[in-house]
Amino acid sequence: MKEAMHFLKLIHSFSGKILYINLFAMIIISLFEGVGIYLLLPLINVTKIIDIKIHDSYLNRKILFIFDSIPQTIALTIILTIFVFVIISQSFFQRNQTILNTKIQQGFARKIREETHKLILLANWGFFLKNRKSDLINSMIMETGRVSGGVNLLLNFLSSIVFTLIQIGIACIFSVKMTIFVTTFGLVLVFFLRKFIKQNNKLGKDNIELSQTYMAGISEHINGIKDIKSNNLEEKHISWFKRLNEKMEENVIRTADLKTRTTFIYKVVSACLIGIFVFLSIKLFKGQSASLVLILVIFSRIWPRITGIQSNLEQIGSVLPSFKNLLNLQKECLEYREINEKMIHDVKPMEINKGLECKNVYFKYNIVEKEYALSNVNLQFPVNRMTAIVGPSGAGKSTLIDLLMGLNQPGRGEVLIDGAPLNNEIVLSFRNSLSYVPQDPFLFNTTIRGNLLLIDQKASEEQIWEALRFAAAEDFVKKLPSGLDTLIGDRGIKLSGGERQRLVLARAILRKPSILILDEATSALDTENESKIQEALERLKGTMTIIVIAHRLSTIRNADQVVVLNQGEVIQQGQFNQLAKEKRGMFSLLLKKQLEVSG
Ligand SMILES: Nc1ncnc2c1ncn2[C@@H]1O[C@H](COP(=O)(O)OP(=O)(O)OP(=O)(O)O)[C@@H](O)[C@H]1O
Repeated sequence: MKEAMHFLKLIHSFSGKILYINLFAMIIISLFEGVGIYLLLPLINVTKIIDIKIHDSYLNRKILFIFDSIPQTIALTIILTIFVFVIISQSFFQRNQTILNTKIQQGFARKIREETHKLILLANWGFFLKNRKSDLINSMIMETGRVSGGVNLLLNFLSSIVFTLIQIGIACIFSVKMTIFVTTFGLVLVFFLRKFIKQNNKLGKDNIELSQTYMAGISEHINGIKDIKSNNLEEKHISWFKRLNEKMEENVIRTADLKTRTTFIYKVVSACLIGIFVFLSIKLFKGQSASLVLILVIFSRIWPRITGIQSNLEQIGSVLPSFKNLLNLQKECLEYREINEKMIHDVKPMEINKGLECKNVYFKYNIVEKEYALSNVNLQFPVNRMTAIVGPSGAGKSTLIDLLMGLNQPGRGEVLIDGAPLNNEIVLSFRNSLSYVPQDPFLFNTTIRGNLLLIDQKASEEQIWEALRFAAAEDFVKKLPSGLDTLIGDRGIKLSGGERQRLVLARAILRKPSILILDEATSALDTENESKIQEALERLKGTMTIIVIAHRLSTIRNADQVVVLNQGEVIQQGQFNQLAKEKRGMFSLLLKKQLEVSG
């Protein structure tokens, strides 16, 4: 209930006065509809198909007697003209109200999508470590879709309430007793069938879980298709997918079962009630034709409305979990917020004069865990010097880089830029002054030029080729049939791993950063291209701060300092040759192993 109110409040705050115009239109439509249907009574009366004698009724005294004093043809013309006018007006309002409804629904859907998307992008790295990517995609696609459908349901629900109230009011003019009777039965039924709303709510929650699992499964299967194929895992994944689909199908059938069950109950009750009323009115109250017509008219008007309210409530019940899911996601994004919207505009790169420093840095991914991913790290990264970070797998090299980029914050200790703490206020301009090339380079599904210009829209043709030359990518780009305008496919799939790495490197250089961070950035390159990049880095030395994570130790021979990490701790630090001489140190061990492997 709380969520339903929140949902309504949000729609209200978003749509403002359009919501009231919408409600007003609903009232008018309902009035026209009521008048249109009840015009049948004077019509029947005038044509004398049935002799309607509504004794003592307000309507008879006020309206029907008017037609008694007018000749039949004129009365008929007047009634039919009113009838046509009413139907045309109702259709006119109905059309405009439907457009208004769509505007409210689409506007709200757009707002909730944009808001959630923005909050996700402004969240910090911890948020992305905590949440599955596929769950976020599911929320952005499936849940926003359901919520947008929910807006429609809520508007329908409001309109059902308004329509019902007006229909009840009009029906009261004919017979208060009969109207109270029908309405009371309807409300009693809504009360007893409220458990179905809860069941729908539960089905809605199951639906979210199933759709999250579906989204996660699909993205894993598509992303891991190479592994699946090369390891003969098709059968396993196909049967997993089949089981999941069976569950989803079951859920949809259960929803339909629930929905039709309530409709069935309403129909049964309505048939029984009509039977009982007609019987009582004929046998006990010696009812006349007018009572029978009234029973049928009032029933046909009010009962579907009450059924509509119940059905709306059930459907809203199944949509509310999606709304809650989005609200929780937005709340979580706010808890993990890194930057606000104002900060992302016109970010100027920061000038770094002395360098970066890690001071007594401790970090762990999970607070409840005992083990630290990094502990007591004290390091200096002097400006315009090259620092290489090495160590066995899992030593904490990437974790250290994430901390240096301000993606994660140390649990204890500080990361300092020119002696000042790296906090949210400076993090954007700091990141604007660095370029990062990750292990698995990401490229957008556009042209090579498009991917490069993403970093610097204003880069000239000459600057682009210079960056490509630096990254040893000039030759292969020139050989492509469309050169810079070649489309490289989803995540750059049409390129080899090494080509992708070289393009991302070129993109990083195009920014002319003051800090260049390479995380295994040359791991997919052959020796020839790697040595070209080595030479280029050599040329860059002294002009920017370079931090390199490298497994191939031959590539860091010329680094100004080498940092050796093991199990999250700095165990050695110094120049390449100096560390290589420390025979018992981890560095010479790593060197020895690599020499053995390369034979
Ligand atoms: N998102 C995460 N959640 C929990 N633990 C993590 C996460 N990422 C890394 N770790 C853990 O932190 C430790 C350091 O990982 P990190 O990725 O920094 O190592 P690395 O030295 O870069 O390894 P590699 O050379 O294999 O890339 C490892 O024990 C790893 O299991």
